[in-house]
Amino acid sequence: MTQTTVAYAKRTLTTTQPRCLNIDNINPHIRAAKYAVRGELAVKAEEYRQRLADGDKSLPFDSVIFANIGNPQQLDQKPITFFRQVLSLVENPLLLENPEALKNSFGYKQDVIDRAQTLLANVQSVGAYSHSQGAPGIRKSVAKFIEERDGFAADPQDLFLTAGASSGVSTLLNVICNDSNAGVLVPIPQYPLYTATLALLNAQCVPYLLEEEKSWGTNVNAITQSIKEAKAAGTNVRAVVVINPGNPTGASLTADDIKKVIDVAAEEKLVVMADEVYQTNVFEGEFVSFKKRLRQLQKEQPGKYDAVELVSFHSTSKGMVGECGHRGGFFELVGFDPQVQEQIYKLVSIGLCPPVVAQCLLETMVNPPRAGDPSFELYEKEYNGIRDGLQKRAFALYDAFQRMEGVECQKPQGAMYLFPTINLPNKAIEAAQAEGRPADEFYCLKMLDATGVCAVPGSGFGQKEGTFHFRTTFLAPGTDWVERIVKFHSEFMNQYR
Ligand SMILES: Cc1ncc(COP(=O)(O)O)c(C=O)c1O
Repeated sequence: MTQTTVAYAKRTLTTTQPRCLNIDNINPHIRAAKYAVRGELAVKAEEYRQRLADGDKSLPFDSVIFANIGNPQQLDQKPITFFRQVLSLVENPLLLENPEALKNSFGYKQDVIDRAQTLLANVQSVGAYSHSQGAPGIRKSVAKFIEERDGFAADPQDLFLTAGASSGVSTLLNVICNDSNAGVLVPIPQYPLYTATLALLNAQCVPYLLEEEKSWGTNVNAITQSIKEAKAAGTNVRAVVVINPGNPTGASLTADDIKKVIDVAAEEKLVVMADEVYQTNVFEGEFVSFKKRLRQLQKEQPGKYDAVELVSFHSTSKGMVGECGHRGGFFELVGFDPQVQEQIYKLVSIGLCPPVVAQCLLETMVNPPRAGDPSFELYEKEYNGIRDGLQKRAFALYDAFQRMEGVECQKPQGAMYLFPTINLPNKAIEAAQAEGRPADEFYCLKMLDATGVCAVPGSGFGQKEGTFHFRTTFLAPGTDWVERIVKFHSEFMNQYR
């Protein structure tokens, strides 16, 4: 069954009269697209959640844990106070007429009030459309953030604010994929936004395998080999996607790894799409942006890297912000032909503008309270609390995986996920085959049915032939759900041994 029919399985037509649209005559590329993180398992998990809410006592668990998607505030994460206080004022500027009440009754600090006033001066009203690239004053703040992060200037004209990183990725893939032979290199395993969007565009996904045995590292030889094979098959390889830190793997690229990818891009004339939405979710080493590395290389070897085209994506959804429901983000273009950039502008202008409240949120993310500001102390406490909590949970989950028979997991490095290998017994693989499912999907369904924990099978992200994985976030609070997985796993192994 496809994901769509599962999601709507309970609904049937009320009349048999033929419709203009039926499942066989809609855009076939929509039917072809797959997006496992919101697929069959997530739909079933939501049904279980509803049954529990309705008082159903027949299930073997008393809560559903949505470990299928990096959605921090659906679980435990509280929004950061400074962000929400500012947003409350831009949404309802009438409150600004009584600053004393805001301060004395609600604990708002003067910097919150000042920020809301500055943002309103920039956007006029959050109910008004903004510039299609995003409000110019907010883009200036983003440019300053990039400059502070990288040590190299950014131009607000090269910044496009977006409704989450997803819409930016879709914009760029729409521009890059000029016909059905156009190919984009995508890491495997990958966040399925890329394969799904390429399917929608009827373009070619050119997979390159990450190296699990080397902590899910990016091997440039795998990229060049994939380019060779794709070219031989007639594909016009136009771009390379790098997710850094990785989803689902959590792996971070070193400055040297990044250089190797940029070298290939320069040699092969590929656009680099750097998905950097997890740039602050890093446990080991430090995040190096593609933009920074590219500028360093351009400085070190004048001329060689001048024509590299780079687009980097960032978001308000991840990190310690976790405001994915607000749909904020941006992308930065580097080295693009101005005429192409004009067309990108036209494309985004067809959608008018990114959500204006999300633009304000983005501004607070890139320009948070600094030491000495009235809101700084609380902001820092909340930010660090979220960061430390995520790290603690990541390692607690990793420790649990170490205890599970036949499960191998790389040490947590970043992002919001663990992606262990599961060495499944042959009997389990045969039972899955009998149901017409990949074995890891079979395993995840059994896990959901037994524990209420919703994970995503590795087949939803792509994986090396013959290997099985699953991905869970480590966002859920407490350890009870982790113990549920451990117990389920042991029973599953005993059943199929
Ligand atoms: C690697 C990666 N890129 C992009 C996105 C999309 O994020 P956004 O909410 O900003 O659209 C996600 C979401 O999980 C992601 O994991």
